Amino acid sequence: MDFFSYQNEHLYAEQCSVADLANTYGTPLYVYSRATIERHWQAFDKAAGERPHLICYAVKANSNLAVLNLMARMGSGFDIVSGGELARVIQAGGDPSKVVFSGVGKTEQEIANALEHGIYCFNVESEPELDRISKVAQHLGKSAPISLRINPDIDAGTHPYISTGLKENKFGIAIERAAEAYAYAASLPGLNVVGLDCHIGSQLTEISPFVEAIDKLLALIDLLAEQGIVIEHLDVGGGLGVNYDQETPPEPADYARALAERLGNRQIKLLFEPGRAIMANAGILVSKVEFLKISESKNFAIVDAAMNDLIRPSLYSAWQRIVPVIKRPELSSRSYDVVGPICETGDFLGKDRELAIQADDYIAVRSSGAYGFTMSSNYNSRCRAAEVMVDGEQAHLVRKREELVSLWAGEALLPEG
Ligand SMILES: Cc1ncc(COP(=O)(O)O)c(C=O)c1O
Ligand SMILES: N[C@@H](CCCC[NH3+])C(=O)O
Repeated sequence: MDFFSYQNEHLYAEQCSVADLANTYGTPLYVYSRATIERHWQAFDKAAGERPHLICYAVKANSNLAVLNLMARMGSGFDIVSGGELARVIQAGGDPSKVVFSGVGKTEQEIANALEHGIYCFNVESEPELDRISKVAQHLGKSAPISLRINPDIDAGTHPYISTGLKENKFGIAIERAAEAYAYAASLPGLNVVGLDCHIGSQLTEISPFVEAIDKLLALIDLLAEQGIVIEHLDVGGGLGVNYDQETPPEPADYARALAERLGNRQIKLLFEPGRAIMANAGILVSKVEFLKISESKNFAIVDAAMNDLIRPSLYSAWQRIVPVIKRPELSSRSYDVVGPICETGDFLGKDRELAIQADDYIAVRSSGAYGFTMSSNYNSRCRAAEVMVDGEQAHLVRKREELVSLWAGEALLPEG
């Protein structure tokens, strides 16, 4: 459930007219709904129930400071994958002691910084990374809490680029080698083994791959207990899908219930790392129609947002709903490829979309709150979009539109001659 809806043919974000927002702040414009973000986060928190748990919002989905700050106010933890994300969390008022640090390539500096800030846990993805964390922790005279990210070899049934739990993926440690890797971790100085982690992919629309994974991980936890290694928390990662088109992903409550059934009365703390499930449908990307290019073979709606603003359609052939910001019943609809101005054939936001629009109208790409702005770039020297967060009748600019000078900030000319 989200708080974007039509009132008298006008699209609203909560009580704000999206056309008014576009007129005020310009386009392309990301618009987020505070009420939707809070509702989705709380759905997870509630779903986890009485069992000790921590929701570690996956910062990569949307790392705007205002978004992170809302999470922090609700008591959220955070899943980070870089020193930059940790800095953002801290800048936004997040609590480092509720941070888990994932990712396959943590640098010594990132590890040291995370240790100095006293993060909750490192999700370690390989033996060489164990060596590195051990070395840095000893150097700092600290003990690093660690989980191993175990790859359970499960087909999450999702797009190959966003599936992470198969043997051939770069992530985690193969489950067959898990016991050995844990024994190694336990033998290293400066490490404190506390957890078990997995993340099998993103945009999962079925419960069964999660359940399959948890069954394998619980068997591993029992095996580790026999070796004297006690696992205090199980981090089940993110990955819960959302409705972009016809998908009917499980609700957080159904997902959590399925996990709880498998866990029975085990006393283990659960960590969740949702990103998309909280943010995707809490945001839209608003764009203006520049030109309609009509021909016998194909119609194009050329809009002012492009693959640099929202890369998911180009990168994954992802389908996101495109709707008019003001419906025009007086116009007849046509089928359009909705494309941006970038010089790439792959620069499209949607193909074969039936729309009743004319030049200068606004359109909105729905479900753009996750992996939208965070994956945007300056390709074709385009300034990145502004971001607005609505809260009831109020709108707050939470990121100014990028200015031209920032496009070459940090660049330098060669000396003359
Ligand atoms: C380790 C890790 N945790 C959490 C997430 C968040 O995933 P999602 O947005 O699918 O919930 C990701 C991204 O897929 C990830 O790589
Ligand atoms: N960025 C991807 C998902 C990958 C998640 C990162 N582990 C998307 O837009 O769907």
